Amino acid sequence: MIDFWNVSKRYGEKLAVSQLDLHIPPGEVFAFLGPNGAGKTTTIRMLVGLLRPTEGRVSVCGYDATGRDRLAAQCIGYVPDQPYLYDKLTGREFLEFVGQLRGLSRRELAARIEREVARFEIGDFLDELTETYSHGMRQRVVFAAAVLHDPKVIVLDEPTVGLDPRSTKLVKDLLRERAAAGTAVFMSTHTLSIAEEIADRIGIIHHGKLIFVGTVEELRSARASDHASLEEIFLQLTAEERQETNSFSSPAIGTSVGDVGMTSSLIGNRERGTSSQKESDYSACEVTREFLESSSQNGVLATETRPNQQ
Ligand SMILES: Nc1ncnc2c1ncn2[C@@H]1O[C@H](COP(=O)(O)OP(=O)(O)OP(=O)(O)O)[C@@H](O)[C@H]1O
Repeated sequence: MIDFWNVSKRYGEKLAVSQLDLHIPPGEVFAFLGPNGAGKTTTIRMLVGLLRPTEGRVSVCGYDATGRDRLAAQCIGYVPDQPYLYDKLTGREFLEFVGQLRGLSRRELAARIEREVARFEIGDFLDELTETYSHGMRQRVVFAAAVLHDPKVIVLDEPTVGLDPRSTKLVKDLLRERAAAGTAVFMSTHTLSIAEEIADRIGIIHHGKLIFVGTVEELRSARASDHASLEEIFLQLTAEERQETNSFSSPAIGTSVGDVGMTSSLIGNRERGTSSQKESDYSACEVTREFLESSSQNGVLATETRPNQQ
């Protein structure tokens, strides 16, 4: 359902993701773990078609994700790391807008919105302008928008940051429920307890290299650490990799680690911009809008439906 075929991504001389070969079947919850700067967001942005790999191929639901194929984007529900909503719309207007882009009929859309209102308990504030929402309220509406069209793949970048325990539980339940119905879930997280609780498999990326993929039990037995927590093993593993990388002798990481730091040659490597800004400096607004544009029925937001932005 989600396939990375030998995917690498460079930003100038910086190798952010190296030869990633990873396959997620339908119905699996996959948690993508790694320290800061490991390559998680870069991987996710390639998966949702916002970044093009330097090498390799990414496919989603059998469609090419790297060529901004509209059918690939249509089969994805994406929750970026920053929950962006159009400030001058109410939450309901935002959901209606997204539902229209997804091609839902008026009747379907009304029913789906009610379904998500009940699931995410957003009815109390849905008719207020989103500029008045707290982070958690925004996040819940963004979740509702992402699953409105019953996507076959759900991609989430740090989904539970800023959510209260009840909302976190709603999200965990949603992901397990969707997976049981055959949806593939790809989620990056630093919250290892959540990964341990809901993921069928985990992947650990470090310095752009996938250093482990499998179940938490497989990780424990590979490390002969039957009673260690995922957190303990994760910290050990990434600390070992750091030492080995520093001494230039890591067999797990190999010789292709391009961790040479950022240089001014990165200037001009931003794919969809003209400035020397980092790609990751895209505002959440741009990321969300770009994704919605690429997945809309017409490939672009129709002028008449584009909300007024501030
Ligand atoms: N536009 C860019 N230009 C240059 N380097 C970049 C750019 N975007 C990311 N990087 C670098 O690529 C590497 C991977 O970054 P990425 O954002 O994918 O990591 P991450 O695992 O999501 O980190 P975090 O957990 O901190 O969000 C980092 O070394 C980062 O500095």
